[in-house]
Amino acid sequence: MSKNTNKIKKIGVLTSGGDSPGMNAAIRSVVRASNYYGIECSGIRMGYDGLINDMVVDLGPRSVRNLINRGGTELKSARSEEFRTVEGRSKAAETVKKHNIDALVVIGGDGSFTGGTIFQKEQGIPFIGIPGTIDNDIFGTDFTLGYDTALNTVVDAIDKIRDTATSHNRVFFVEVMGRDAGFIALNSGIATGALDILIPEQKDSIEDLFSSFENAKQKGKTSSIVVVAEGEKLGGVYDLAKFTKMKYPEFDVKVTVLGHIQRGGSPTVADRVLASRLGVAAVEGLMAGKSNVMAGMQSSKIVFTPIEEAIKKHNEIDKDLIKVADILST
Ligand SMILES: Nc1ncnc2c1ncn2[C@@H]1O[C@H](COP(=O)(O)OP(=O)(O)O)[C@@H](O)[C@H]1O
Ligand SMILES: O=P(O)(O)OC[C@H]1O[C@](O)(COP(=O)(O)O)[C@@H](O)[C@@H]1O
Ligand SMILES: [Mg+2]
Repeated sequence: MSKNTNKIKKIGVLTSGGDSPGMNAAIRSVVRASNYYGIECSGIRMGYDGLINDMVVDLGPRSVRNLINRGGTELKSARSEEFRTVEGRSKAAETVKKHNIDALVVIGGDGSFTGGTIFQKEQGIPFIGIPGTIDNDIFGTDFTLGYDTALNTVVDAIDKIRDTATSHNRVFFVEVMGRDAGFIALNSGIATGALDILIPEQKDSIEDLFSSFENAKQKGKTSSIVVVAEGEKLGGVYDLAKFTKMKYPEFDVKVTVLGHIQRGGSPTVADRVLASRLGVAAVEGLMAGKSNVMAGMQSSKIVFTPIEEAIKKHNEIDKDLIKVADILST
């Protein structure tokens, strides 16, 4: 049994920034692990806005029943402009003191961690982050909460698009989420047999895209799917579709933007297990006196990464995956 060397009596948990499937499972894990170790737990609703406006609820082990399988976040999430100000954060600190909260678990992305670390430095309130975002763009963990679920949602949708693409000999541009990161695009593209995959991390040119189409024509392909990450630098899906149609008037070109369906749904096994492990790790980390770190999973082991590193560094796109995608699209 882990020791509560840091004498934590009460933990506050909140979800912040873009929601992702698995956040509920992480809340449940933090609450149940706290209870297991004899620590009280409070939920803060609406992210940092809830901390500023005293939206605090007591959470016991039974109050998180029926949560592990649900998408979204029961505590709700927010993007709080007020928390970006010193005044906002000092109001938030008053709430923390009023409820005798000793430490915070922040489930969110890089922005939420930036807020958490500033708060910790200004107000001395320990916190541990749990990476929750579908984009998988946080350093210090192989996977973020929601990424696996989002990938499965995307693959399910593109499989369906393939049916009509094949039936009508169409070219589909499918936009997936990833404001700055191509993890969803690259992996879903491989999993769905895309002709080409465009991601922000790679410098793509329209000529490269056209040469993919030329190759496809030569090889006798009759339909194609091109997966495009939202943050792709070459241009948005509508422009890409327009340029393609100008170059190949004979193509029946269609665009699908998958949008927010990628953010919802019941979390996959991988996300539920990840959330469960990271929730326990965050509670045990706080008990052991850790703060200003993110609990992540690397090679199936729990790893605590300094929050500054988690925010500033980036997981590199695996070049091998790009090669696999290139080889298999021939
Ligand atoms: N520099 C900052 N100072 C204080 N709070 C911040 C800062 N950056 C982000 N935050 C807080 O974290 C919230 C979530 O950040 P955001 O970037 O929207 O999402 P995510 O955590 O998913 O990356 C912001 O709305 C804000 O309240
Ligand atoms: O409509 P919203 O909430 O801005 O969400 C869109 C964003 O969600 C994301 O999938 C994840 O964003 P977060 O960093 O906030 O988790 C981005 O790729 C996308 O731009
Ligand atoms: Mg972010």
